[in-house]
Amino acid sequence: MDGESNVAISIENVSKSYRDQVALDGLTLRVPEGAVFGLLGENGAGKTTTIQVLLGMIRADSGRARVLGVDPARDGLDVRRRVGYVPEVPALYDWMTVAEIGWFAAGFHPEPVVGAAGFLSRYGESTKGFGLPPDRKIKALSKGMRAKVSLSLALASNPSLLILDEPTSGLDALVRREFLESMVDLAANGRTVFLSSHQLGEVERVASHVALLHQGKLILAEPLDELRARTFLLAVNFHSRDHEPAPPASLPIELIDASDAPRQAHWLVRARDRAACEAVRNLPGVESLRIETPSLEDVYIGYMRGRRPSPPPSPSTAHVA
Ligand SMILES: Nc1ncnc2c1ncn2[C@@H]1O[C@H](COP(=O)(O)OP(=O)(O)OP(=O)(O)O)[C@@H](O)[C@H]1O
Repeated sequence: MDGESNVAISIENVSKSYRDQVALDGLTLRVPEGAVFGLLGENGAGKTTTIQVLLGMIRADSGRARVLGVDPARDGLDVRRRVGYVPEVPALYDWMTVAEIGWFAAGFHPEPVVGAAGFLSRYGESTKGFGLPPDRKIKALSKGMRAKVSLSLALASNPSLLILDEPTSGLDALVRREFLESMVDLAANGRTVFLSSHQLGEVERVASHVALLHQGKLILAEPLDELRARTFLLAVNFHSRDHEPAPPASLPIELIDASDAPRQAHWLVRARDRAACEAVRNLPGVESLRIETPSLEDVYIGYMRGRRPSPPPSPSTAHVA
């Protein structure tokens, strides 16, 4: 360890480019132990690249990372042995059955801490819980069933840190819900879960922390409770169409995003507390004010709207967050 005893993952100023395509641009992030940490961002934001750097699967151009105190650029194998990893597209041996792949993977966990027997019994329990037929070949499984095998393999080593890249993308709604709730249970038992996702509603339900990436840069990273306590959606009605486009700089409110309709504005803002937002009520021309707590999706869209590239992506390439 290097003095970061309560930090499961630390990323310091990490940059990574593929030729002239910047994937990560000076990313700095800390994931506390015991967190369920949701990494959010649009397609191509750099989520998978972050995960690949953390697992030592690719090397950053600059900066450094530590995963459970280990440098993945130097000891990637050690990191991969200690971390449960569920990739976006699980790479599984197609010709093995569900049971066989468990036996195969157990062979990589002979150490007494985990033990092949412990691995196999946990894998068996998990696959049974998911209703996976032990004798069915991987190639005959649906996408969602493969995802469940991959997750069962990751959980079987009883890792203190789970890293999941879009873990629920192939799962139906019920299993997604169960799966994410099991992540909360893991965190309650002191484990750390780091997951990338487009499912904002789900992340909001389970995450203790969220980070927002945009074009390889960090937009925000904080405990979800804090984000909820400091972000407000103000629905402001004005007496006339001719009104202020944003809160004046004199107010202790930071505007994230504004949308306008005749005589009405919606301002997504950061503020110390609700009382700070109340000051908007006294601005000239304001008829009424409603202060709401935005959903994570509102916050995500608010932060992203101003950053959207021009021209916007066509519907065929846009990802539904
Ligand atoms: N092997 C590669 N070669 C070239 N460019 C790459 C490679 N991998 C990623 N990139 C680029 O790096 C950027 C970040 O990609 P990354 O896969 O990390 O994004 P992401 O946030 O995981 O996206 P998604 O949500 O679509 O999975 C993108 O512009 C992508 O095109």
